[in-house]
Amino acid sequence: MTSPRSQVLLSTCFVSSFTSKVLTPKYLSSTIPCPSSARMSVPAVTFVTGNKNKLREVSQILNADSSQTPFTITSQKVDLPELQGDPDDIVREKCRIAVGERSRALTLVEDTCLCFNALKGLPGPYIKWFWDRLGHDGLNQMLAGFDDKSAYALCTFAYSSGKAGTEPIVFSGATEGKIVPPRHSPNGKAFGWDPIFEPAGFDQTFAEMDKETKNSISHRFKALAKVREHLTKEFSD
Ligand SMILES: O=c1[nH]c(=O)c2ncn([C@@H]3O[C@H](COP(=O)(O)OP(=O)(O)OP(=O)(O)O)[C@@H](O)[C@H]3O)c2[nH]1
Ligand SMILES: [Mg+2]
Repeated sequence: MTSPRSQVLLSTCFVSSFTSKVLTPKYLSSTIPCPSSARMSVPAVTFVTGNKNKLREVSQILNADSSQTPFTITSQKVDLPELQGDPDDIVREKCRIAVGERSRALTLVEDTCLCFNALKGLPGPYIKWFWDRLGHDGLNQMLAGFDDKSAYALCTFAYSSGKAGTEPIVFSGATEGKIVPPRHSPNGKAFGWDPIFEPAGFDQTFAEMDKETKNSISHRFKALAKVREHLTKEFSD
C-alpha cells in the first residue's frame, strides 16, 4: 500500500467476563488514528473486551485526532475468564486465551488495575471484585486507617500477531492520583470507580471531568499511545 491514509481494521470482540451476565452481541464501528505519514497494509486486529465503557473510551481516544490516519473498529462479545496474578502476566494470558477462542490473527486485550499505595498496590487487578462488592464508600473505607490516600490507575494492553511461536506484547500506562469520597458529574452515569479517583494536578475526579479531559490524561490513553506506535511501526512499509 502506498496511500498514507490506508486503513488497519480493528475488530473489537466483546467478552462477557461473568458467565451470569450474558451480554447482547454488539457491533461498533469507529476509527483509530495513527501518524498520517505511515504506509500500512490492511490487517484486522480484534480488540477483545466485555466492557462497553472500555470500548467506548478506546474508540474515543483513538479517534481524538482527525489529522491522523483512521483505523476501523468493530465489536462483538464472547466469554473470557478473570485471571489472578501480576498485571503483565494476566494480560498476556488473557491475550493467549482470546487468540485461541476467536482464532483471530491479530488480537488486542486490556486489563485495568486500581492500586492503593498504602495497600502496596492492592486491590490492583482485583479491583473489579472489590468495586462490585464494596462500591465507592467501601473502597474509601479501606483507606480509612491510612493518611496516604494516593493511588494509581494502571491500564495494560496485550497484543498478539497470532503468529506461531510469538508471545503477546504488553503495553502499559499509569495515571497517578488519590482516592476521594465519590464526586459525580451531574450528566450521565459514571464509569466504575471514576467518581473516587482524582488524578494528580486536577481538582476533579475522572467522573467529573469531561470525557475529552479524562481521555487525554488517562491510564488508557497512555497505554493506547504505545499500542498505536507499535501497530504503526509493524504495519508501515
Ligand atoms: O472507573 C473506572 N474507570 C476506568 O477507566 C476503568 N477501566 C476499567 N474499569 C473497571 O475496573 C475493573 C477492571 O477489570 P477488567 O480489566 O477485568 O475489566 P472487565 O472485566 O470489565 O473487562 P474485560 O476484562 O472483558 O476487558 C472493571 O470493573 C472495570 O469496569 C474502570 N473503572
Ligand atoms: Mg475482565
